[in-house]
Amino acid sequence: MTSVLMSILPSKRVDNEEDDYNSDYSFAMEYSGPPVSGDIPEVVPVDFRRIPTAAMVARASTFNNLSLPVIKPIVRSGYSEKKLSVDLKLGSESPVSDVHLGQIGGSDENLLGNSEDGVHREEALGLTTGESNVLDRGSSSSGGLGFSDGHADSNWLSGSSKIEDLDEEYKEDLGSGNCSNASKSTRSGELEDCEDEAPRQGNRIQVVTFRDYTSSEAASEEDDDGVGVFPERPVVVDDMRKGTCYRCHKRNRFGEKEVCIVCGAKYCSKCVLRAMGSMPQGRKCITCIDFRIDELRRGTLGKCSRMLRKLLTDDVVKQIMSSEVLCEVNQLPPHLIYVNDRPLSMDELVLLQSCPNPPKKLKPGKYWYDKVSGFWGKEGEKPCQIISPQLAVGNQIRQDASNGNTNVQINNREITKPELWMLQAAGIRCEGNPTFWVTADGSYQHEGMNNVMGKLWDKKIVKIACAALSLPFPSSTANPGGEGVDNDTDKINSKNIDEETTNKLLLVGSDQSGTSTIFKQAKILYNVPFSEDERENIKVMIQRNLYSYIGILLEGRERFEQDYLVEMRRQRIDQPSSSANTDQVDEKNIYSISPRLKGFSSWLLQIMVSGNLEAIFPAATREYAPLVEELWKDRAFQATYTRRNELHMLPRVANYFLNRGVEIARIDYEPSDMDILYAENITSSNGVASMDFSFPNSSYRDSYMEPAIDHNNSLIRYQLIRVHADSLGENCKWLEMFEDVDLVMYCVSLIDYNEFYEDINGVCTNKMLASKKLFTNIVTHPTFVEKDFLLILNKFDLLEEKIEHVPLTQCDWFQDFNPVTSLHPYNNNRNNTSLAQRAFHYIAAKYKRLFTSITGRKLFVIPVTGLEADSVDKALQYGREVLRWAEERHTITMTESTESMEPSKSL
Ligand SMILES: Nc1nc2c(ncn2[C@@H]2O[C@H](COP(=O)(O)OP(=O)(O)OP(=O)(O)O)[C@@H](O)[C@H]2O)c(=O)[nH]1
Ligand SMILES: [Mg+2]
Repeated sequence: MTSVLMSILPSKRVDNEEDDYNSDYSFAMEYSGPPVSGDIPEVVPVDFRRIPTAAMVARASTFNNLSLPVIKPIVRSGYSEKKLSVDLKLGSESPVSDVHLGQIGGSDENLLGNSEDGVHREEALGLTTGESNVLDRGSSSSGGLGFSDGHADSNWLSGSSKIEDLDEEYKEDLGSGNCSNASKSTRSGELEDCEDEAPRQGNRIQVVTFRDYTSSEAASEEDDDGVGVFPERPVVVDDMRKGTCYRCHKRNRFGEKEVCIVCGAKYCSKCVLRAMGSMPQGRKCITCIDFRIDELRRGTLGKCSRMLRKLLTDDVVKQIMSSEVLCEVNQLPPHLIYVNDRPLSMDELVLLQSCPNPPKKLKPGKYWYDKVSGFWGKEGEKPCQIISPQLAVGNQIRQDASNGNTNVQINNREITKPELWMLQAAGIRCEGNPTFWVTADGSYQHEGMNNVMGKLWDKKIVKIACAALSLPFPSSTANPGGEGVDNDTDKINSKNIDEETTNKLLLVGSDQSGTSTIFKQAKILYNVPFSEDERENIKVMIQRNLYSYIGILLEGRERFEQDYLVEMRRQRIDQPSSSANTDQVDEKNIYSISPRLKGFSSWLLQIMVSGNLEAIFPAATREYAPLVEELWKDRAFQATYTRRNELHMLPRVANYFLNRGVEIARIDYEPSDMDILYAENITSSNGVASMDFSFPNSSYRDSYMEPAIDHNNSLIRYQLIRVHADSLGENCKWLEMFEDVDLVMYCVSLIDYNEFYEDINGVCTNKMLASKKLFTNIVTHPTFVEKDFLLILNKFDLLEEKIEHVPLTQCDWFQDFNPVTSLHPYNNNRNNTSLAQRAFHYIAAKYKRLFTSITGRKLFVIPVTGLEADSVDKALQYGREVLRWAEERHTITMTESTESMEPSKSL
């Protein structure tokens, strides 16, 4: 109306803002009609200066390092924050009333006419105008007004076919703008809900209470920079039953719910739009608008639920999500982030978030920051990240910042145990309370010595140790300034970044149980490539192993030759008539080799005895490859090879490599995946290896898998850490390093039951009993008391062979194994269960009983053949299931104790 009149009336030049305000026009015209019967309504003139206006405030947004100007409203004089608070409070009792307020947009009369509660007409006018910029600060109302403003209408409600999904009564309201009940306000100032809400007022259990937000508080919450601080979230007193909508109170446990990112109230699809309005700040109840979000829900910002997608058009959803992420009130409040004991200013927060390596998933809380090395962690905890160094944020770091108790310091901070272990893994001596100086590129030196001792990040072992210990590791050391570290693409490091979403599996077992075979098999299975370096090392190791197998054969050859000669001499003595003399016997000796090969043989055996085989590689390959070939063609060597089963020193796997000895000995040999799998001794020297992987979606082959519920499967990351028992130290003391693993997979070799090893004192111990002892030590270790265990009974293929010849009862622990035998060796009872399977079940039961007697919990068990890919795949998938069950147990417990904190399934 105003604009129409303005366009008709002669224009008046506006020179400045002041003039603008004064550029009044009279809309009154002389009445010349018939006399009126009733009172003429009085028109109260609108004072434009009292309507809130927007101004540009040059303030860098803290989100995503963007420097976006934020529209910040200037609260007009006389407009009371207290009043806003009261409005919110009222709204909290019946959020839907705000929606109805919104629906009357344009119907000023209703509002103005009922403003007995003291709402200024101007305010009411302002509210119904629905100008989002104007109402930004006071948007407790604008949320509700979303339905009425032209923008919202045209964009999504009127234009959306999805409106069909809303309940009938709601559509009616929207269509007619019916607000008779909504616009009713009582003397006490309480806005009553629409008639359909009447019954729920009585039984409404949900109470949302708000802090009394006064103007003085508002003023005091202005920080140094003059940046307004948004109020804390309302407290939800939640005694609602699970699955109940907070608005209609209807219960549907499995129905999707949308959750308010501020108070956590959950709404069903029929109520969500009423409860949340046009969502100018994202998914918040109307009454929660302008309140800070619940920090626990920060991770869900901008992640739209399926419910909203169904209800709204894509464009609207996009707009809501973008507001949710970008609006000022939803940004991290700098004063809630403490760095080295000091709350950040806005400038510091911007600096922190815009540096090349900012802290990931920053939440309000207390952090420590080592400016020299870039180490960053939560107060009282080990470092969780390496961020850009030398940022001017926070105070100086405190010595006890990470609550370390190791007497070892890095850059004036006493480091934690995992960090000490990492230094020790790197071979750095830490005796005598040393204080180190570590720079961002990993250079370390004793404080005050000016003598760089090495670079931490250059050591491969440090990378593995960091992965195993959940310590941060920079992905690139190229930049001497330390920039560019901590890259998401680094597989090991991604674990540290996303620790909350990666499941850690610890694979441990006694000597020769098969842990490294299973680890390698997993790498091949889940396409975790061996790096160039690794392949080169593996090649050298395979060739070295080959020479050691050849050495064992050559040693055997010497023995066979001597036996042969002794036999020949004995025959000659027994048969003196024989014409053959000793020399002739020697010549016919099938185990004799040429002097050249003999020289090679003596040299190799000598090297092996002295333990220097490692030192001659890879040079030996170039030198001796032709000799290996020659040896292979040699008759005596072949004769020895055919008797290789008599050589107990020769491992079973040697066959695999010896069969291709000539090829493997060549310089240009490239190990295949199979070669790597079969190769011995190729895991890292300190016995710890780690890999990140995820299960491919197609990896469902077993009845216990439920593909339908695991569509996000490939997104879930796993970390498999293999540790050699020897690396666990005395009484498994290093197990502490693995305190955050989710599942312990303990590996036992099923054929250990009749095998023994001799310790340094010459005492023989049954390997199965030794494995049982190690298992007990691990299960009873304080770090692992609550952990789930999966027992991997490995080498099932070998058990099938051995059990036919060697009874299980050879092991003292298995004395009562007494299977019912049948005539057929592989069909040992009515259930068609083989002897090996029965033995497996028996051993599994033994371990289960042991585990339950210690922990009172259930042990999961699976038979495995480490050399078979399917079998290992199955075992790891079973591990995943165990984790899932554990998670479900945990969720049920959590739900029972505190339902309010549980995020909606729709998120
Ligand atoms: N036939 C067969 N051999 C296996 C199986 N699992 C492992 N092996 C072999 O058993 C030997 C020991 O396996 P590893 O994987 O090296 O055992 P480990 O647990 O790493 O033991 P350490 O080498 O002492 O660290 C290797 O020669 C493997 O090839 C299996 O399921 N079947
Ligand atoms: Mg091994």
